[in-house]
Amino acid sequence: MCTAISFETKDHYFGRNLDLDISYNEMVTITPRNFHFRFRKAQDTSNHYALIGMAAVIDHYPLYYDATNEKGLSMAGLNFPGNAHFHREDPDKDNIAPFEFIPWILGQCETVEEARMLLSKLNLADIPFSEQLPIAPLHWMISDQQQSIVVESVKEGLKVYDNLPGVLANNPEFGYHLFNLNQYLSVTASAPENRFSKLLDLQPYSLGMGGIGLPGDLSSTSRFVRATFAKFNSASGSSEADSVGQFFHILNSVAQPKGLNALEDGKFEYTLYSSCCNMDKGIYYYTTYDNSQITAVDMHAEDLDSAQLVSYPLISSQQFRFVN
Ligand SMILES: C[C@H](CCC(=O)NCCS(=O)(=O)O)[C@H]1CC[C@H]2[C@@H]3CC[C@@H]4C[C@H](O)CC[C@]4(C)[C@H]3C[C@H](O)[C@]12C
Repeated sequence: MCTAISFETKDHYFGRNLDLDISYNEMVTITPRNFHFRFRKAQDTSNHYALIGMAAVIDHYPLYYDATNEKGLSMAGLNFPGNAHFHREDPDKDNIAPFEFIPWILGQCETVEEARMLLSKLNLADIPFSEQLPIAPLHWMISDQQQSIVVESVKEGLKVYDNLPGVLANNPEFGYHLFNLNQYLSVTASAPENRFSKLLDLQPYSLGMGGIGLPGDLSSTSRFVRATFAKFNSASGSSEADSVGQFFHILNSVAQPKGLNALEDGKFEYTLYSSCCNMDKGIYYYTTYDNSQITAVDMHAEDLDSAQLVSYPLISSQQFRFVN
């Protein structure tokens, strides 16, 4: 499972938890403007916006899980098994493979509005990266500094949803998650009032009771509700340290500790990494399951006019700060 959010203080932030039991050796990867992007069914390009994000680089191709471009436009792919459906090539559309979708949008668009224009003539085609890497059943959140949308390619075609919460989790289809928020109408960050009965003397006996009813489990629908509640009630300072810190606290409220989400064959799904990208500054912050210290990579510290990918392996062992 995964959860993605957008977040605003003085600057704008975009990031996600990646929950999985295996890693593909992903690294923080910067794609500079002149890197040659080959598209299977569309025009190649060596002149596009620069990208920073998490990617598995295979055969010199950055397979992005999530990324932000130099204008701040950001995208994340999250699992959508059973519902994701990619279509046969359509001669009247731009045919883009699911693994090309992030470079295709972020390479060309500055805003969500520009992305919507490309989406109106897009067909996500059922083209795998390779035999070893079949199509991943994903859906995507796309955000700029003003708004978010969700893109789901399903049997009926490509669906684009406005995403007012600025949150995405996994199954089922996005419309369900939006409607499901109505269920939690009465949940509050403040102390609850006695609306049960005036005839009974009922009082809160502890702080935090306004949140009773929020789902505490790790299912996709519950994580969506919890992340939305955390994001909308969150009180953050506006400095970079406050904002990035708060962003990770929100993601932590839906993170998965090892062991609590069991798969068959004795494996567990857990939060491999959490990311938070400052969309305005192009700085990608992350923590990993085994390293809670925040590591940062700044895209503007690289030569963005080059043609070579730059990848930083994840620092994934705990950095203890001894004081004696
Ligand atoms: C598994 C992850 C989603 C995590 C998630 O949502 N877990 C919820 C589980 S549950 O739904 O709750 O049960 C997704 C997110 C992005 C994906 C990569 C995208 C590039 C590339 C595309 C190729 O085609 C296949 C290999 C490839 C490296 C992909 C591997 C894998 O698919 C990645 C990591």
